[in-house]
Amino acid sequence: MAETTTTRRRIGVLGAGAWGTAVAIAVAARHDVLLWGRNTAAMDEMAAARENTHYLPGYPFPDGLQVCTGFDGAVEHTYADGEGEAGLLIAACPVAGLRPLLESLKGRPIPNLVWLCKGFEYDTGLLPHQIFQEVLGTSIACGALSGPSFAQEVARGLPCALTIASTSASLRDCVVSTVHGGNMRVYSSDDVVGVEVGGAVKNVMAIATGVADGLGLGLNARAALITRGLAEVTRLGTTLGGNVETFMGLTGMGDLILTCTGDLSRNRRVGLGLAQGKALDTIVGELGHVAEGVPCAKAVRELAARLGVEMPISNAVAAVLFDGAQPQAMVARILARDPRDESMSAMAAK
Ligand SMILES: NC(=O)c1ccc[n+]([C@@H]2O[C@H](COP(=O)([O-])OP(=O)(O)OC[C@H]3O[C@@H](n4cnc5c(N)ncnc54)[C@H](O)[C@@H]3O)[C@@H](O)[C@H]2O)c1
Ligand SMILES: O=P(O)(O)OC[C@H](O)CO
Repeated sequence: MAETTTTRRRIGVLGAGAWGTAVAIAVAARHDVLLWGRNTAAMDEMAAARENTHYLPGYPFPDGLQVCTGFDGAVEHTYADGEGEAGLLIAACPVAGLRPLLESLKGRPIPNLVWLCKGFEYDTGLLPHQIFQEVLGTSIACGALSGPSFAQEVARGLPCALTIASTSASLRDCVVSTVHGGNMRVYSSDDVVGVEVGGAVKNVMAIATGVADGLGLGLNARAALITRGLAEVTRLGTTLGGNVETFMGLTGMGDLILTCTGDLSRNRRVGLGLAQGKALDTIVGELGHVAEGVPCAKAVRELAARLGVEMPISNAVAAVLFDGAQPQAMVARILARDPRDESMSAMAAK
């Protein structure tokens, strides 16, 4: 197990949206952090205001956080020098930005890297670790940092527990020894597939729960949706090679509960908007942030069809988002399904 006394490290956060900024604020209490974003004018503004007024207003930057407009500088900041060990690169963009971001890292030394995004790639249906392998291969120590975590609460320093998933023990130790501490707990897992599938599909379930709550279907319906949503996450995740236990943990049930019930969730708010009859474009425009459940619903529908995994709630969300189906009709369709066995073996089976 990793030593959890903090070694001061140099951290480069690549991506300055809500989550990248919150993580940068959280770790800057104990480390030297450079926060890089691709919009130079916005970064200059952030440097002057010492706050991300666009994506995370109201959370002033601590002294350990410096804003950076040079991509090279943020990456090289994490390189080991004569005095210290290698630092940590944090890819903090949405899934759609991960491939281009990693392409920019090609040919450079990368000491340790984690990504924070949750979803399947829209066009390919790939998980983030598969995108990483396609672009940068398998020899770099890397992993997914995931779990129930709203940016605003992390930026406020409220307690939070995350999981670092990696097949590299040294990367897991690096992330635990860097991020764990204070009000942040970091657990370890070597089940990268399980952790990533949990983080991806919960976003689709949060849209479904937002729809149900927006239609006024009640708390019983909400609990049923979350529980049967967990069954869907588990079925897809185990089919893809994840461990069934992972879906009972922070990145499975934990993140599902948070995102389905917390009004800070962008995905839940998409569902609430759909229930009000708003067009998807309008909802996404009003949100001003990424809602990963939207592209993910399409990727999940295609993946589940290809693999023969039964995912009625995900399919209903995709039908509302992309086929013009009415939310009420989808609820009726789910309720009309034949009864099922609820045993664990049935949950983890296709
Ligand atoms: N916000 C949260 O509470 C939270 C918590 C945990 C995980 N996440 C996940 O983190 C990811 C990012 O979410 P967010 O909340 O920061 O989104 P956001 O909408 O607040 O910001 C997205 C940021 O990514 C940047 N970006 C997009 N493509 C990029 C690219 N190719 N290179 C560099 N930057 C790029 C945008 O410019 C923007 O600054 C998502 O996958 C989300 O599911 C978010
Ligand atoms: O706001 P959401 O719906 O993208 O959820 C944010 C985090 O993933 C919650 O863990």
